[in-house]
Amino acid sequence: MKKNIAIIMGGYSSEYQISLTSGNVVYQTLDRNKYNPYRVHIFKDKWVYVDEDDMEYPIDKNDFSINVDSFNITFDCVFNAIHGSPGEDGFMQGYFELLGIPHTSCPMYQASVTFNKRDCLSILKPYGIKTAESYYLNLGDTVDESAIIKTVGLPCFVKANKAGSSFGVTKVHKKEDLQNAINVAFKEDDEIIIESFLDGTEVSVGVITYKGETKVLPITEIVSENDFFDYEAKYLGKSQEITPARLTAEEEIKVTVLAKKVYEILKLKGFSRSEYIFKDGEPHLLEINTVPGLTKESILPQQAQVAGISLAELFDNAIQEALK
Ligand SMILES: Nc1ncnc2c1ncn2[C@@H]1O[C@H](COP(=O)(O)OP(=O)(O)OP(=O)(O)O)[C@@H](O)[C@H]1O
Ligand SMILES: C[C@@H](N)C(=O)O
Ligand SMILES: [Mg+2]
Ligand SMILES: [Mg+2]
Repeated sequence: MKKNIAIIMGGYSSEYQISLTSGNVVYQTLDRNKYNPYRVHIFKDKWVYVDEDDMEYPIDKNDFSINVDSFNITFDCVFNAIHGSPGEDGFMQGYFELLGIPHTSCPMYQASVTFNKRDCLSILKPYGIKTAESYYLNLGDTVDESAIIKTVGLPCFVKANKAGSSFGVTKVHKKEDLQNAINVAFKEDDEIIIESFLDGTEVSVGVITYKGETKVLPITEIVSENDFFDYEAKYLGKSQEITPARLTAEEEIKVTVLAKKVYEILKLKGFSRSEYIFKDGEPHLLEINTVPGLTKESILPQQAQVAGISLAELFDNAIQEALK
């Protein structure tokens, strides 16, 4: 019997457009001999199945089913392609876990923790994992610019704590630009993390569960034409993504071992892409994405391809792991 797969995409954050692209790649790629894929849009004002003719059918939130031409359709598995809330921060995971519907991403707690940059880094620090110096702000806190600069120096990175695709991220070079960067970050989230500038080679490391084992994919080096790996560099071609990264053998081993350790400490499952910057020869962790971009240009699919894993195999494996 072919399995019914709901590919959830969209979401409530600024990343919804990227998610729709990722979700549609999954939709186009899944093997029709094995699966019946359904595109499901998750937006604040509607949860709907969208058919080939773009007709929309509401999702029954009681059991995540749909009714099409008087037939009730339920799903064997959910393929999660929502970047940001509610797909990457644990909400959808918790909902599907309560309903008993398998899904392709990591469990609820792991998603909540990893999507919160501050909490994720704090959990990992006692394991000896290196990070930037940081300063936290919540909406409504007094902004003490001198204290911030004393802690993190200049330039520094002002980032929304729970966001992605570089929305709400600014590199600040001058004290007078700090407040504006804080305002930009608060547009994405009510929490901010301000970090010291890690000046070095940036790499992105895909770690996935593949055929029952934790697998580190070939590492990607990020070379941005812009000041950092911002939205334009990511999605509008203003960067080079070099896989495998031009690392020394020692650097490659260090970051491979570290990325696998992070995946295992946090008990992650499914896809992940963690990011590191080398400083004084040591990889410093920036953040972890548990619903990484899945467009053809995205990093994780490129890494899989270099590892000899086609997109169809990558997605098929994710579903098979979820169904175990
Ligand atoms: N402390 C730092 N030092 C140097 N560069 C940084 C630092 N923090 C962030 N950056 C730069 O900003 C980019 C975006 O930051 P980050 O990865 O934390 O945000 P994101 O929005 O979660 O990204 P993603 O699209 O990967 O989800 C990084 O890829 C890196 O180029
Ligand atoms: C989609 C984006 N947050 C990524 O990590 O690829
Ligand atoms: Mg991210
Ligand atoms: Mg990132």
